Amino acid sequence: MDVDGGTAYSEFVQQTETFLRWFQALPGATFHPDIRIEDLSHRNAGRGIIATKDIPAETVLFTIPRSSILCAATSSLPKHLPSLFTPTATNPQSSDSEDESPSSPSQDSWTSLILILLHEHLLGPSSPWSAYLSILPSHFSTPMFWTPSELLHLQSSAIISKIGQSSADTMLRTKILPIIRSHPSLFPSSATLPDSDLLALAHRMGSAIMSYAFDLEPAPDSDEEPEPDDENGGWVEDRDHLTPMGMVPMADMLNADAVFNAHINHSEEHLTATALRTIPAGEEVLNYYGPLSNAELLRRYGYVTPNHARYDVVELPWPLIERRLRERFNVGMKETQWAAVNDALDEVEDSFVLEWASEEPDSTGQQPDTPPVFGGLPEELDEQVRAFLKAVRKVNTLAGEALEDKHTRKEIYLDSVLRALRDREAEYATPLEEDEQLVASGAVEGRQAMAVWVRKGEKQILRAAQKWVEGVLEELRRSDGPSAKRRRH
Ligand SMILES: C[S@@+](CC[C@H](N)C(=O)[O-])C[C@H]1O[C@@H](n2cnc3c(N)ncnc32)[C@H](O)[C@@H]1O
Repeated sequence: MDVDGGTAYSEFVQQTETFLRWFQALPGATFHPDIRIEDLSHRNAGRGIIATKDIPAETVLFTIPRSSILCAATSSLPKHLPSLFTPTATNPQSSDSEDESPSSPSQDSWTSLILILLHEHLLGPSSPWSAYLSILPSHFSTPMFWTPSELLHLQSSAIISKIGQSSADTMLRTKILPIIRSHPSLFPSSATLPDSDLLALAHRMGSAIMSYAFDLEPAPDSDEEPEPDDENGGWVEDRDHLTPMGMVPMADMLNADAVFNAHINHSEEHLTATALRTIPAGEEVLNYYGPLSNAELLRRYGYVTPNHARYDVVELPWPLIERRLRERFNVGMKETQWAAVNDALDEVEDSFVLEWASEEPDSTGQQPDTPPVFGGLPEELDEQVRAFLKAVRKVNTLAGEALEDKHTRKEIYLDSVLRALRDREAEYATPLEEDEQLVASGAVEGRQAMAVWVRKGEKQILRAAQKWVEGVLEELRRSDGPSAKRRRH
């Protein structure tokens, strides 16, 4: 992330101080004297919060009053445009409406928050959140903002197809710009901005939401404390586009990792950041975004970390497996028969996700010492290949005879998957060893380094999966199954 977007250092520090003063003046806010907001831009981490003295476990690090959360319940925008904001537990519909577009469709949680952020941002110093908004980044390192040559470093990662630049563009053009254009007084100075500038500003707000906003659950209506593992204490990470979202000043000053030491808890009136274990002086206070792969971390937040590599995944597309399966029966199989095989398959999964067998961090935010292992192929892949082979048996009596043997079926399955795994690895432009060398030598930096981490993680799973399949195949071929006996005759 480029937090200051080129802002001079002194301005960066000044903005931090203004934000902290604003935060501490909020009724009900607290900020522990032994923590400090620090400039971590030298390691591309923007601002972060550091312990200045040893902090005991369970210390409350800071308290955020719910009234300071920027969301549909607190911004003035929904009061002016109530028909656009679906009433929810946290957003009771206002009756003093000045809405001039009663027929406008209501917005989802993303577009609502984009409009709110644009409204508050364009209000400038008259927004109650201006000190907070001024420290939000204006530039992002998410792949949406990468150049085509930077994207090439991601090679064949499936992340490329998930960036969604053009769908975001379409959404902003169709759902955001028309509302701003028809209510210029609610978005001060927007009338002077051409569509291209307004679109860029809306993209910036969308990206800030992606990497800063929390999914906002209704406040608990009893004084019961949420369970510690209750989906981040009621602030869930699943972006389902329906849960209301909010920007939570100070909670979003925390950087995050898969080894972490703090947690955000919620109660009816406020949110609190609490130390999960002793945080030694000088250590960064870290939150947790969930068991995300580095690819997903990069897509949503614009960074990667070695600790997230244990949650890496790689996609194995079905066409690669199907091609290798077909090769086993090509002799004597006509296209019409293949069409019949396809028709016989009910629902075909397009691709299968391979991952490490990895545990979640413990309740103090720590990971097991042991490296993750590859635990096996996904059950759904096994089922889809079984259904495929069953269909082949039906349409091809010659192949059908051999396929009656369970051993043969398993061998065909594993051998085809192994070849598909090799094919998938070959789709990447460089070998795994080269990426490992690049990371170890520190020869790459910035976006290229992040891309190398992503593709290296994916190739490592492909390698581990190949090794795993080779082991099972070897075992199978060694075993004295019925097919082995038949082959000897
Ligand atoms: C919620 S904000 C955290 C505060 C942020 N550093 C700032 O200066 O405003 C999330 C963003 O911080 C950065 N970030 C969070 N954790 C990080 C980490 N472990 N390493 C590098 N950057 C990190 C990423 O740019 C991410 O999109």
